[in-house]
Amino acid sequence: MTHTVAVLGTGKIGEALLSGMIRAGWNPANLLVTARRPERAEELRTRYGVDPVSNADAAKRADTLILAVKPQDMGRLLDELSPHVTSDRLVISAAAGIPTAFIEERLAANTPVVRVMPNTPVLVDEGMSVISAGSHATPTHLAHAEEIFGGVGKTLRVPESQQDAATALSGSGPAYFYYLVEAMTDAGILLGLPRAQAHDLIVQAAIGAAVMLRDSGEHPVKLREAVTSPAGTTISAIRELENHGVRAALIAALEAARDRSRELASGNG
Ligand SMILES: NC(=O)C1=CN([C@@H]2O[C@H](COP(=O)(O)OP(=O)(O)OC[C@H]3O[C@@H](n4cnc5c(N)ncnc54)[C@H](O)[C@@H]3O)[C@@H](O)[C@H]2O)C=CC1
Ligand SMILES: O=C(O)[C@@H]1CCC=N1
Repeated sequence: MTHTVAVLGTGKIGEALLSGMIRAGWNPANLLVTARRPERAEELRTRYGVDPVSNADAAKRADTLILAVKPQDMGRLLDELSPHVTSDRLVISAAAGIPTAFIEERLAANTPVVRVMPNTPVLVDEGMSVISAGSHATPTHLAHAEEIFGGVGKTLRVPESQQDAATALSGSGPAYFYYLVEAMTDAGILLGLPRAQAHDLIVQAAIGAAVMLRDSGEHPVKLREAVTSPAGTTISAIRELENHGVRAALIAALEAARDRSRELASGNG
């Protein structure tokens, strides 16, 4: 069956997903987008060859609606959509924190809802999208969501109770790595390297480490031990990381992200 998919709210993650779907082979004729500003709608038409429509028309024309507005805008969007969304539609929400029940209770009875937490590396087909079924979503609906998000990276099904944790880990995760790269580039400057070189060295170290983590099958501790020579340089750095409580800071940071996701659950956090 050929699906028509609408992305409602094409900001950073909505556009990243849209571009990925087109790369994955979706025909732009089967994709619709909605945007708040007309200039933005035209930009998306020019860039991707997709039809910008109103939220109401998206609900009428598409069988699959991907809601990619901020959690705080979700209530208003659902009020706008509810007269037009029939229960033969699949509604996929990418919003942090918003439970499927929040969406179900604002739409027609029995509307299937799937909650997905993607991340921005969908832009380079290395996304991680964590998927949960709402109370009316069937295995077929989950498989359809996996087909969409699997085209731009990996997918994982989890119970909805784990979505706030997944948001803290993989949804926000890329930001932590960018932050580390930024900080380590600053360290390179302190050590006297030109900024561009410092950036390149640390980015390649990150890519090498990421590929080894993914492909070697080794535990991260083993990989770190292989770098850490007796009385060498790495252990001096690790001692400083431990002295500064970096491990505890990361645990606290992800706990804060999980807590914020929970706070957003009301949709007006
Ligand atoms: N940025 C990220 O890495 C990720 C974001 N998300 C989730 O995706 C959602 C969007 O986040 P971002 O893309 O970062 O925010 P954003 O602010 O870049 O995008 C939201 C877009 O929705 C539009 N919008 C708001 N109300 C609308 C309406 N009624 N009709 C049509 N368009 C409307 C806004 O104009 C904006 O372009 C959030 O719920 C967030 O939790 C999920 C995973 C990762
Ligand atoms: O920061 C946020 O709220 C969104 C959700 C996960 C990544 N970005």
